[in-house]
Amino acid sequence: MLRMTNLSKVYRTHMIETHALRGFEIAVAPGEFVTVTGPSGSGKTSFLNIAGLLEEFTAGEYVLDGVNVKGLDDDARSRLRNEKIGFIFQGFNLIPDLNLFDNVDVPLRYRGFNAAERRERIEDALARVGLASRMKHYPAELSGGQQQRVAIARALAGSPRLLLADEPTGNLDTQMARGVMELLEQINAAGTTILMVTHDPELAVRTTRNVHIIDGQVSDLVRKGPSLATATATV
Ligand SMILES: Nc1ncnc2c1ncn2[C@@H]1O[C@H](COP(=O)(O)OP(=O)(O)OP(=O)(O)O)[C@@H](O)[C@H]1O
Repeated sequence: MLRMTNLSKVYRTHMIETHALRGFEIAVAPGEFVTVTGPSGSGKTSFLNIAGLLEEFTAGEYVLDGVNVKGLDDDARSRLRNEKIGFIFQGFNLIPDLNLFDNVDVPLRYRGFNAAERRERIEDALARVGLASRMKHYPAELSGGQQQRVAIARALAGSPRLLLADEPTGNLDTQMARGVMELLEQINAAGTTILMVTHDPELAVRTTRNVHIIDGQVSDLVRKGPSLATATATV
């Protein structure tokens, strides 16, 4: 689904260089549900934003669903992003003045679907997240967990191959977080690849893979943990 090779991201502000990612390597197969963990400032959001073509990288290679991202101009990047990727954010990012139907419609308007096609997609997506009966409601009339479900519906309506979620349960209480996680697991089981940044260790162990980032690099400490322990035990 995606492969990054020797990728780096350097932010330059006020003459200061911050190396958010360095020698970053990852390959994610279609159908995986990968959680991304790591300390604050380690590069998780930078990784997700680059994966989602929201930010450019400084050096290295990134191939998304067979497309080498490096040579693409802004239009081609936007097209690729709209077609392949759905986003979910910690703060839901719904538009308060639009009802749920119109919120889910926002990204579809960029995709060239006609009105009938859009309506079908919106109704399907809201039904998938259990909110079909609330289409005329506004975000403020919903709980946090329901608002995140609308954001998930908005991300799904365009049938993305890849869903990127940055702390999607970070603003939710435990029960609502569990509900959102179960929904993401259903979406993954139906074939969508998911990358999810989380600080919640319980969520991190539920998925098919956890990638731990430290200082802008994928740390293999987590993966090597058990074998290191075994090695120590046998010395
Ligand atoms: N726009 C920016 N300009 C300058 N530096 C930035 C910018 N965005 C991120 N950084 C820096 O890049 C590094 C990685 O940031 P990033 O947001 O990717 O970390 P993170 O792991 O997502 O952190 P957190 O868990 O706190 O959200 C940090 O040192 C951060 O200060």
